[in-house]
Amino acid sequence: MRTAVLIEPHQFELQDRPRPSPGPDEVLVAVGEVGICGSDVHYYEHGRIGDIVVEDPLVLGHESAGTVIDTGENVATLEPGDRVALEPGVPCRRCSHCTGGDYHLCADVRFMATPPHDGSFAEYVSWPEDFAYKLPTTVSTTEGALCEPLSVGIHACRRGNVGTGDTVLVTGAGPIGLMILEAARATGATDIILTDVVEEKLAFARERGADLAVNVAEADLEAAVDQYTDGVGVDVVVEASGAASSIRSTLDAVKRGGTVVLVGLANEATVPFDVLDIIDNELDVLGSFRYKNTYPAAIDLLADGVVDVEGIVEFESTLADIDDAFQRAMDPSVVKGMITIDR
Ligand SMILES: NC(=O)C1=CN([C@@H]2O[C@H](COP(=O)(O)OP(=O)(O)OC[C@H]3O[C@@H](n4cnc5c(N)ncnc54)[C@H](O)[C@@H]3O)[C@@H](O)[C@H]2O)C=CC1
Ligand SMILES: CC(=O)[C@H](N)C(=O)O
Repeated sequence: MRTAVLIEPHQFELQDRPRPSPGPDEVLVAVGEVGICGSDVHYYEHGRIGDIVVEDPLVLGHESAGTVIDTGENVATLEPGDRVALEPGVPCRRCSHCTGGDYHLCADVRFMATPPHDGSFAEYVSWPEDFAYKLPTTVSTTEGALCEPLSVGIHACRRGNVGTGDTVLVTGAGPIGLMILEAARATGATDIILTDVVEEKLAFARERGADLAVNVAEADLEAAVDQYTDGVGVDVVVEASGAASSIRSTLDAVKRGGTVVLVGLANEATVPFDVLDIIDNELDVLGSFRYKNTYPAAIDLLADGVVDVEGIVEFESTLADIDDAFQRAMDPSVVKGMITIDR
């Protein structure tokens, strides 16, 4: 099968690899669509994300969906022809986190496209049945692939307990920020403010329904939030840029007793945070790591037309043109590119 392998930064090689066979509990999936995630682009550009280094050739891609073409002997819920979204992190199922329900925190998770585990920029992937979710006919394969970033948004909103009528600030209008916007709206938030430093991203966020979009390279966030909320502050801030200045600014925008959810991964290991602010204002400051049990909700939201994920896709490319696609994805004004796995 054709497989796009990152052999060194800025260089993919299209290799012919043996097609996998499904294990007893697995389905063999003909991959259809794979989203290019910011983490794929980071590995492509730098060969590492923080301490996680690409030591050996790696197959990138973890936002994927396709069609089942074969099933292992124990598979009962899926059959050839079913279209499925693939949840990319498969945990050990045995540790205390897994048995306690927090499987996303399993230390032995096998997460696609995270060294040393290969991802899905390939014609076929064999994947556990219970991490492959059947798509209804009304949900496209592209939407199935984008259940992954949507899941990050759903989990962040669940972490922040975003509620009906809430005012939510999302810092960073990349794909993750935009998916948080979708999830927050679906959860009942009525006022959603987005920030960014790239004007095209803000214009896009406005088109997609942000009630206010603030360019924090030019305007003062605290003043903008004060004006919007009559000096009260927002109920929940979800930080989705990873920029240190943005992480710090979350405390200036949240109301007393409010919640800050940190999703964006900072380049710096430490970011100064005013702990007195957190104590005096009784803030909940929470981390949000990937997601758990979100795929069924993501698929239902898509089937019911409550969220739009396809609208963030700005270009589609193919395995053969994957280098060009990644060059394009590096443009800071581009939100999301998809790779169609053509055969
Ligand atoms: N915690 C988790 O489970 C996950 C975390 N992430 C992280 O979430 C973050 C967002 O992911 P993507 O949307 O894919 O990244 P992205 O890089 O495409 O988007 C980040 C956006 O933040 C904007 N930005 C930069 N500086 C800013 C500032 N000072 N204030 C406001 N916006 C600013 C950028 O212009 C860009 O539009 C990244 O740090 C990523 O690593 C992504 C997936 C899962
Ligand atoms: C940080 C990422 O973008 C990636 N989706 C991951 O969860 O590791």
